[in-house]
Amino acid sequence: MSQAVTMEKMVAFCKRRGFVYQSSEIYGGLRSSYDYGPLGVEMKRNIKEEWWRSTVHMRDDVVGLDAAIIMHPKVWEASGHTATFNDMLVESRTSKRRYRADHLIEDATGIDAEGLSPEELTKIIQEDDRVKDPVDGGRDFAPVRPFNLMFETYMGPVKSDENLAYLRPETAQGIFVNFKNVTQTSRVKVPFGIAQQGKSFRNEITPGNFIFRTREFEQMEMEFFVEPGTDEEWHEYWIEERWNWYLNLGIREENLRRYEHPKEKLSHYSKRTVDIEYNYPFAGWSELEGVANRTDYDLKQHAEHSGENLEYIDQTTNNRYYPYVIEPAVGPDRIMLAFLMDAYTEEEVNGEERTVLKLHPRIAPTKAAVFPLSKKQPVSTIARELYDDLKGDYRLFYDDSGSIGRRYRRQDEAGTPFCVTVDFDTIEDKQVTIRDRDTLKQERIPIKAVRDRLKDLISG
Ligand SMILES: Nc1ncnc2c1ncn2[C@@H]1O[C@H](COP(=O)(O)OP(=O)(O)OP(=O)(O)O)[C@@H](O)[C@H]1O
Repeated sequence: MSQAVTMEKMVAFCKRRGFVYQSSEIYGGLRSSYDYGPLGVEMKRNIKEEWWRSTVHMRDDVVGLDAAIIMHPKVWEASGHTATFNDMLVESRTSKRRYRADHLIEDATGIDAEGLSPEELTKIIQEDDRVKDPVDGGRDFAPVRPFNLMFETYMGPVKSDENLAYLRPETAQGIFVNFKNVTQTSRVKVPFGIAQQGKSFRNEITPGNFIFRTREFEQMEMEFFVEPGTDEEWHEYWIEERWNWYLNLGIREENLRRYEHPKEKLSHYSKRTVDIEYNYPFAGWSELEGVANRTDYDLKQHAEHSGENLEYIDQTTNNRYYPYVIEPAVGPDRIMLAFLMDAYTEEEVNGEERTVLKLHPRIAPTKAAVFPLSKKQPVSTIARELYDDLKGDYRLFYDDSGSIGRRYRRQDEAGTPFCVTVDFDTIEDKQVTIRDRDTLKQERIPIKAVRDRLKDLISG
């Protein structure tokens, strides 16, 4: 079953089937950078599309935004990133390797070290001899120091401090700095949200676990602006919404849980944060998504640093206030890994082993495959016509090579939920067979009914 799939197996599978490749592989690969292949790019687009559809299109109270990756450096001063977006770095003097101090301690001792100060971390590392350099077992570490995770770059031809800029470490700030623009140019009224998807960059000290933690990744964030005093209720609402999103897309509930951040470890802007965690086989329970109550922190900070009044004016009561913000924030790369892990299944069917990705049809890279039983006419012509007719609706795959059994197995591995076969009887009865990936059941329906039937099946 999927629980048993190891990371090694998943990485090999993703490469073999064209989901994910190591970046720059022909040059030996770039650590922690990955490229999405033909199936992977379709799957990731589907994840982003599903999020956008449910978060923006299906709602009357959320609008979208696409802000630039490189923003004014003052944004990051105001948000607190320049001063506090740090991880705790420790260097082993023997191997010269660098580690995240909290992770090093947690892995060796089980002590929860997240959020501790450099001094506290240094003390534990020096005093607890269970903490060793994983590479050479050494215990000679330099003092722990904060390391800022923002990627630096320079705007224009001169590499000077004045031209220093950053690649955004989160998409959220692009939303906050556009709060006034959006309220003035669209007819939103509190409570409402602004959603954004796009690349973020963090110079993680120890990236790893495949696409779980990389230095360049995508985020999908939505800032939901509410009246102060209603924030706690809205927070609960969004935790519930996001939880159900995963369930509706087929994630097994036993692999999800909520994690309440302890008060003393909350980020500087947060009143309360609840993570939705997934039980990744390689790492155990880990953050999939965070749902934070960011209060009015960001808007007030930007108002102070920019000199702009960013208050919201309620047109009916003429009340002015800084809204509180509820933020569900997640990365599609991390979601994709959870979906893949959850869906990967090795099972026996009629005495034969098969590998199948039991992905929800909305997430599956290819929605359906069309197979002519024979390459000869008119079977192949009928199949081709059906394929051409449907391919504008969604990603479809045409396959006329190899035995039908082999073609099914290829699609099972790719997670394709439906296979439509045109056979010799089709010539007479104008009907085709649709085979279901999971139940293996086959139904015979008129060619004319295929479009509507697939539409029903895919929307699940
Ligand atoms: N380096 C990364 N690679 C891939 N996805 C990421 C990365 N960092 C964050 N994300 C995604 O963005 C979401 C929101 O970011 P957030 O700042 O809350 O993460 P975080 O708490 O720093 O994550 P972690 O504790 O795992 O580093 C995360 O829940 C995750 O899905």
